[in-house]
Amino acid sequence: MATRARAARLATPRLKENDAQQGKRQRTATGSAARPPLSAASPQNAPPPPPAEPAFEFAGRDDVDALLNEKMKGKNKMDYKGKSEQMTEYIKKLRACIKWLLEREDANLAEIGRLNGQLEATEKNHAEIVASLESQIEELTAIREELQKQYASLEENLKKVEAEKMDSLRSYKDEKEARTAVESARNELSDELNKVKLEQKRLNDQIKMLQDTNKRLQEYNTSLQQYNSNLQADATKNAETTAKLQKEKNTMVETMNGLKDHANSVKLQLDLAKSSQSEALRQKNDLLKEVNSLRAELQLVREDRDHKSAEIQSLLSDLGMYKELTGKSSTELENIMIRCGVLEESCSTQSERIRTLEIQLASANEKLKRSDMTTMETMAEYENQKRALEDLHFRLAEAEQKILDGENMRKKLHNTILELKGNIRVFCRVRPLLSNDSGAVSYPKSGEDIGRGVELMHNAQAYSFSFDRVFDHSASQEEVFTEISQLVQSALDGYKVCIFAYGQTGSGKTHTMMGNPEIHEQKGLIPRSLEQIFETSQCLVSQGWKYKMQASMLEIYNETIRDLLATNRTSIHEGGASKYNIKHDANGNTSVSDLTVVDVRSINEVSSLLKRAAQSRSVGKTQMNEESSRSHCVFTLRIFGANEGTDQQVQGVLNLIDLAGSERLNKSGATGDRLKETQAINKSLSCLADVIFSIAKKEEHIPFRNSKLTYLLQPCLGGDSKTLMFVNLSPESSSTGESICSLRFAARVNSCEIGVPRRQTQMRSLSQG
Ligand SMILES: Nc1ncnc2c1ncn2[C@@H]1O[C@H](COP(=O)(O)OP(=O)(O)OP(=O)(O)O)[C@@H](O)[C@H]1O
Repeated sequence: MATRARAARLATPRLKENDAQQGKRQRTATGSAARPPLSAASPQNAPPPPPAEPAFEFAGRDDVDALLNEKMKGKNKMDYKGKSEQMTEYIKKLRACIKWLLEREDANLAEIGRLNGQLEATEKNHAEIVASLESQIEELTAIREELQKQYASLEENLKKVEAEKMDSLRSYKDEKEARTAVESARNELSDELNKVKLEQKRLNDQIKMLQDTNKRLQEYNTSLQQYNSNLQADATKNAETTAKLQKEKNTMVETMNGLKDHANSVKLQLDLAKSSQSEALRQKNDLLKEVNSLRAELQLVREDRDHKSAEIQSLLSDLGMYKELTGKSSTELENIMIRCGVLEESCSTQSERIRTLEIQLASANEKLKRSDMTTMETMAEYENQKRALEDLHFRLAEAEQKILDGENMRKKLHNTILELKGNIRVFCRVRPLLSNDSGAVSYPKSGEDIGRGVELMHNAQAYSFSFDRVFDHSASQEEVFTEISQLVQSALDGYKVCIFAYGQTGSGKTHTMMGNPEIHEQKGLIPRSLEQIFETSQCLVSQGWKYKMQASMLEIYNETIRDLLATNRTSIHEGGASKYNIKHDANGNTSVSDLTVVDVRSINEVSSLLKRAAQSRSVGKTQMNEESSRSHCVFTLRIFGANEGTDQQVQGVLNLIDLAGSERLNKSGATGDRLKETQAINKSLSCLADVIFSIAKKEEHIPFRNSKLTYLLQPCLGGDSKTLMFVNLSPESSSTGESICSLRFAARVNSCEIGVPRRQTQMRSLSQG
């Protein structure tokens, strides 16, 4: 009904307009000039009427009102004729008016019919528009509801994402803390690892040292066995001890091998743990990177979502506006629908992306967990290794103790043997051929003299000699040192030790005693002995021993002593009568007045001393050797040891002597000063021989004072020292005469019994008292 009334309201102004237009049309069609005025009927102005009825035109209601108000006027009251004509005219007008009114009514009716049709059509159209708008409104309401739902779900998602974000932040914080903890644990682990490495290095060094000791033990054991074969009388007792030692040594070797294997396996495990730890850390870093990138992506998605939310908001406000302006075109609605579709699509993409991100985050967390577990495993493994290492330490300490016991046993045995034997030991060393000479020296290939025998061919005659040990031309400096290392060790134990090299010029005495201290392989006995003494004294610190060492070095040239360590050059060569007097005290300790004695604390200090001394040595040329030593060179190291734990004190001496070359005068071709030198050398060497043979014969008077060399070495040769002589040989056939002389002298020395070596040791309280 309301719609209809509105349609009627809308239709009324249009009808009036039509009416007005109709009237206008009629007026335009007739024209005011063409239309006769109502007064045209007046007979005075009008031409005589045509026979036909005059046409009256009505323009509208005014004309009709004018007609109805028209009054009959006659010339007078009685002018009926005029009145009747006027009346007739009036009736005609009335008829025309009625006709016009009828026509007008028909037209109005037709117009009303048309208008009613139009109204109905308009109403129908209006109803259709209203229905479509209603359906559109319903649709929009549904869309709005749907959008509201989506908005609610988006809001929910947003809350979820926010909550997840908070969770992620929390987990990131936790993770950061865990990472810091893991990093600090890792740092601790690496510190521990470094410590373990250092410890392992130390242990390896110890193992190496133990191996060296063991090797020396082994080699020494071989030599002991050789000795044992010579000592038939004590064979049973020594064999038992040696067997025991051998057994202990085998146990030690086994323990050491086990320890070595264990150390290797621990090292391997450590390497593995280290690599797995670094792998875990690398994985963790990757994961952290991944998590960071996921977070960045999440942030982007969130921003995108926020942007979309803002868009939805603006769309909703658009929708509100749209609702107000329902008359707006449906294309806008379509656009909105399209945008809604796009929005939905983007929402679903975002949801998908969020899901993917969630999956990635979950997998990242899983990986992180795994990496944490790996770290835990590494820690557990590290703990195991630490325990294994501690166990190893314990076993090593046990092994060290065993070795120490074995070492003590060996010392005892060694000294027992030497005491039983009581003679000077002699080693022979043959240097390599230096010319194209075929050589005159050979060695027994079988029998008990292998390694101990040497044979020379001279004037088609074979000369055989055997010594405690024979080194052929191929023997290295290290091999030679290994054989004498135990003797050097005795100096630390408080013995007087004397090692000297005897032989003709150029036979390799200096090479054997000094060698080239700068090149490891060519180092001779002096630098190697000092290295060993310093190393061993360091090791003995753990057993409470503290050592003080003093070195001196002199040469005896033409029966004159020269101080090789003097810093003042003139004092080296000016040996006045009062200078360099040799004195022996009641304890058999020797001192040389004014001789430079240097406290040495490290091998480096000794090396520089050796260099200084080498530069000071008298070197002269002979026909036999380009750089022939024309003097006896005596290096002396005094060792003072004190054990705070046991209050024991020891005092050992190590004398290392490079004798001047022994050569017969006719062979050396010496004249003048060189002849004097050679004579002095030969004299002192024959004095040495005299002393040794006198001791061997147990003569009452031993001619120590016949030469500076023998007087200097009196405490060492007198019986309570351990003495070793190297007889050096030149293998050339041209040297066989000299070689046989040297070998004969050495053989005589070897057969001499000079006494029993005594250890110089005392308790602190005694010495203090
Ligand atoms: N075992 C060896 N291996 C290699 N070369 C050696 C060996 N022994 C000696 N020589 C070399 O032989 C030469 C002579 O040696 P060295 O100077 O040691 O003899 P020496 O007996 O000390 O002589 P001198 O009595 O005249 O001083 C040197 O060049 C040395 O390098």
